[in-house]
Amino acid sequence: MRLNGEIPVGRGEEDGMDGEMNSLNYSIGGVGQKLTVGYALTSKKKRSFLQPKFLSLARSKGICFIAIDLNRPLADQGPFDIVLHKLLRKEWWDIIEDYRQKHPEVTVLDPPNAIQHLNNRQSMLQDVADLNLSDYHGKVGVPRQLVVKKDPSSIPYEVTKAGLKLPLVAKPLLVDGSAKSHELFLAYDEFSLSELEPPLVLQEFVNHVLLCLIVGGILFKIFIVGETITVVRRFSLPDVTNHELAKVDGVFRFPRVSCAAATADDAELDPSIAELPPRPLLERLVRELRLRLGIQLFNIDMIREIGSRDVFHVIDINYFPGYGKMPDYEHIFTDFLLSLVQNKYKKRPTT
Ligand SMILES: Nc1ncnc2c1ncn2[C@@H]1O[C@H](COP(=O)(O)OP(=O)(O)OP(=O)(O)O)[C@@H](O)[C@H]1O
Ligand SMILES: O=P(O)(O)O[C@H]1[C@H](O)[C@H](O)[C@H](OP(=O)(O)O)[C@@H](OP(=O)(O)O)[C@@H]1O
Ligand SMILES: [Mg+2]
Ligand SMILES: [Mg+2]
Repeated sequence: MRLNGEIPVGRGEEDGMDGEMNSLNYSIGGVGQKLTVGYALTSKKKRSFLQPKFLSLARSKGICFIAIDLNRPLADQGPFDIVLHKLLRKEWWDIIEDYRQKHPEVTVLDPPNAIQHLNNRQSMLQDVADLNLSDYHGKVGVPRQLVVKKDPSSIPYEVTKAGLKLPLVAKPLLVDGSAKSHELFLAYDEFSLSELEPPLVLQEFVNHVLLCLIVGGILFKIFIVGETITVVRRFSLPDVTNHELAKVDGVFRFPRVSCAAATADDAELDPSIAELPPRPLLERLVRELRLRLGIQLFNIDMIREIGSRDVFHVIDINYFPGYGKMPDYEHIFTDFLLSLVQNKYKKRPTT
C-alpha cells in the first residue's frame, strides 16, 4: 500500500478516439521478446493514462503500445498480447467480445460483460453487498439504495415505501465515462427528487466526518491493478446535520468532489480520520471482488462511518479509473503487464 504524492494531469473532452499509430518495439529483459499492447481508449483517457514518463518506462521494458484503428477490422490489426480498452461507443462492445472469443490467446482487459456490470450503479455494488464482510478486521457494506427507472412522480412514494433515510444522493444509473454520468445531486427532501431525470439511483448519504470539520469528510480511493492495491485519501462532502436537514429543502447539484485535486494525503488530519482501512480487510475485499467481478483494473471509493473506527461503506466502483493520478502508476502498470505474459508462458506445457 503506497501513499505518495499525486501526479497532476489535465482533463479534456470526452469524445471517441483518434487513429494515430504509436508503435514502439523493444525487447523484454533482453530475451528478444516484445509485449504488444493494443489500446482503444477515449482521447481523455489516452491523455491521462498514456503519459510520456509511462510510455518511456514501458518502452525500456520492451512493451509497445499500438493504437487500435476503429475504422479497420480488429482481427487485421496486431497481433496483440494484450488489449486495453475503455470507449464510449456502443458498437465497441460487440466488436471486442467477438474478438475475445476468437482470440483466446489475447488478454482483453477487461471482459466486456464484466465491465458492463460496473457500468450500472445498481449492479455495481451488488457483489460488495453479497460478500457480507462483517467481522473481518472490520465491516464493509454499501448504503441502502433505490433504483428509479422512469416516472419521477412516483419517487416520494417509493422513497417512503423503501424507508430510505434523508438526505439522499441521486446518481445517474448508467456510468459510461461521460461527464453526465458523473452529475450527482444531494436531495434534502423526497418531493424535490421528482425534478430529476431518471434513470437514477437514490442512495442514502453516509455521514463520514468525525468532527465538524469545515473541509468535509475523507474518502479512501482504493486503486487495483491486478494484485496491487494502492490507497489514497481524498476530501469528500461535509456531513449533513439534523439541523440542516430540518431547515433545508430541495435538490442541489454536487460540485465534483473527491477528484485528484482534492487529495488529502498531505493534509494534517486527526489520526482517527486519516487512518487507512485495515490492510487485511482491503486484501480480502479486493480478492473477492476480482474473482466475482472478473476484472483486474478498477478502483473502489470507500468511506468510514461517522463515529466508528472500522465500519466502512463502498459507495462507488469504477472501471479503468484515472490511474494517471495514482502514485507510481508507471511502475505498477508496467510490472502488471509484464506479469500477465510471464504467467501465460509459465502456464504453457514444455515440449
Ligand atoms: N452515499 C454517499 N454518502 C456520502 N458521500 C457520498 C455518497 N455517494 C457519493 N458521495 C460523495 O460524492 C462523491 C462522488 O460520488 P460517486 O463516487 O458515487 O460519483 P462518481 O461520479 O461515480 O465519481 P467517480 O469520479 O469516482 O467515478 C464521492 O466521492 C463522495 O465524496
Ligand atoms: O480524480 P479521479 O482519478 O478520481 O477521477 C477519475 C474518475 O473517477 C473517472 O474514473 C474518470 O474516468 P472516466 O470515467 O473514464 O471518465 C477519470 O478520468 P481520466 O480521464 O482522468 O482517467 C477520472 O480521472
Ligand atoms: Mg467515485
Ligand atoms: Mg464512479
